[in-house]
Amino acid sequence: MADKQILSSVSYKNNEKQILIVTAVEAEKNAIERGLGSDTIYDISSVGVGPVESAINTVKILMKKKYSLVICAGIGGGFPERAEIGSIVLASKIIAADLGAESPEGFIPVEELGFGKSVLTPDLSLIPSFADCFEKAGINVATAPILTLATVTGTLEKAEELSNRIQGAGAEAMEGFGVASASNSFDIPFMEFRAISNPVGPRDRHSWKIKEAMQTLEKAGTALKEVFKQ
Ligand SMILES: O=C(O)c1cccc(C(=O)CC[C@H]2O[C@@H](n3cnc4c(=O)[nH]cnc43)[C@H](O)[C@@H]2O)c1
Repeated sequence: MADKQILSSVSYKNNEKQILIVTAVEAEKNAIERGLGSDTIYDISSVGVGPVESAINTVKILMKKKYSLVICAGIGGGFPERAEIGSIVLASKIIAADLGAESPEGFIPVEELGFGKSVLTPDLSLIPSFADCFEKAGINVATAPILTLATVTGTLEKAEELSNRIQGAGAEAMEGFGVASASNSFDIPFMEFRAISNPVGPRDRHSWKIKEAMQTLEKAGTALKEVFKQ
């Protein structure tokens, strides 16, 4: 189907809201809701921090209502030279970057261990429309792999290891793979976008610009109203 048909098919049916947005925390949910306003085709819920909590709570929501699209959204860390503070990264891949085994030769992803997969592919047909609407809202957008980690990167060595191992990695966060796995288990298309709040690298609380990232999430909320009108 053409993008427009896909877009229209995921927008809503019989005026029932068919698109679920999930964030980790209430502050992210509130920021997006401020942009969305009241007249919206989206349901939005906070599902907790980290891959496990977010997966469990997304499953609980999807058990109650069949959505046509799940969007994982929130703040995230940007890889230097790929995603600056205040921009948005749209996921081209959602990668559980710490799902595997350490070894003297380097990290071994779970696929190579023969125990499953660590890469999920979002609904790529939606990316052009989301990117276009975000850019029209004045947000710089990059489309790149978004990493899911259970631990926030806090050293230059770790940041470089991730960036060297996963070519083109744009951002890291803690919920995307959990939410995508939950959606996938219900055969529901999914995607992830992150408003960049901090550089991925040495832990430096002062480098976190959470307020700016929340402002980007609010702008994104406003832009989301336009995505399915095209
Ligand atoms: O280490 C700290 O002092 C600290 C201060 C504020 C927030 C944190 C978090 O761990 C927030 C995790 C939360 O935000 C997302 N997020 C944002 N940036 C990153 C990142 O660079 N790497 C991983 N997750 C990030 C994440 O999705 C969580 O929901 C720590």
